[in-house]
Amino acid sequence: MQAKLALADGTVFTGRGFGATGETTGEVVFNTSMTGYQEVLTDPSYTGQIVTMTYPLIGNYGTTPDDQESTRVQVAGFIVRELTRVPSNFRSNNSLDGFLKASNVVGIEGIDTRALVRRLRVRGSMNGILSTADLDDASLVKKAREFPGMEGRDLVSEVVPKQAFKWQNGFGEFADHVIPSRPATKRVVAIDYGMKWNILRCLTQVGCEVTVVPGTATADEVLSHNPDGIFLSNGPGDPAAVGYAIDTVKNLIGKKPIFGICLGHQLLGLAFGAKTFKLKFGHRGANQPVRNELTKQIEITTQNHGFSVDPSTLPSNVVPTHINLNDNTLEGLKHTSLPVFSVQYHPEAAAGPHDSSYLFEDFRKMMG
Ligand SMILES: NC(=O)CC[C@H](N)C(=O)O
Repeated sequence: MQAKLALADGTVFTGRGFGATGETTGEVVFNTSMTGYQEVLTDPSYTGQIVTMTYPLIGNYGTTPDDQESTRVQVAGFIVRELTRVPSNFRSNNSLDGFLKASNVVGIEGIDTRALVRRLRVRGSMNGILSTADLDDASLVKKAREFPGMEGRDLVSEVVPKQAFKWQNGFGEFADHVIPSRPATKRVVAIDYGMKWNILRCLTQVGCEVTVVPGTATADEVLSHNPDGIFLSNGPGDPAAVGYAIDTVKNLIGKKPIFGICLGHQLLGLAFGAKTFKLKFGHRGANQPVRNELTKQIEITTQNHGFSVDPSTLPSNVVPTHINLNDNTLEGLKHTSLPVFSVQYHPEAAAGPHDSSYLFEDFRKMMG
């Protein structure tokens, strides 16, 4: 079935539809991971985004319930150069095509993803529409231009869990070598703004008993669980638009040890009085080089973000700890006297390298 992808700049790509039929709008972004498409698809931070993979052949190993990063597919749409027809893996119980169909998410294959990504790199992330229903170029471009975009949008409220719950699972025997499992000795409240489950597995793995609370929780609600430490999760949209979450973080600083990842890092920066801005085309992939400013070591990291904390706006008692070596943007910060730190990238990987898994150990040590 024919499908079209139209960008707000007027470019139209024609390919074949896969997954569900229909029409979807979103910010078109690219991910440079060679593997990990299921983790990308189910990462709630991609809410409102149509994701294209730069790796040309996607779907090789199918999909499996074990690789979910949340309950469902979260991307608005999916773009690949070539969809694997015959997936093969002992863990797989569905094809990528079947997985997207079951999730009612539209995909397109057979377009020149290299040309698309070059356009996004030169002009910046762009709004777009993916459709198997409307194939009229002018009408599609008009609809792409009407999409409101990411800036100023609170998408967290669309993906937070309805209520608090306990998380019980570590890696299991399949990945126990990455972080050896320890008995739970610390109590952590993880504030869920659209959390990737591998973060919860990592926290459990290093010996934390984790209670997950919705990202709309107040500081009093968080503290009522009497945690040893507080974790701030990743999540979708513009961090500056989530005022209620920034207020909560402000009221938690100084009360308990805090560790933030991605949106959690941005909210922490905003709570400290710093500013965030939108990157030209963001960082999404499993091969982003980061320098740890404390050890001077280089970590290859997994990333997925479109916004960034401006380090020049940090107060003097908050210092940069990690820098992205592709564009020198801020990748981590810590308070000089309080037990508070965060990273912009994803130490839980899923998928990606495990260079940064030490941060979960650091958090556990910080709790005493
Ligand atoms: N993965 C995340 O937490 C993303 C944070 C934020 N939504 C951004 O795009 O920058």
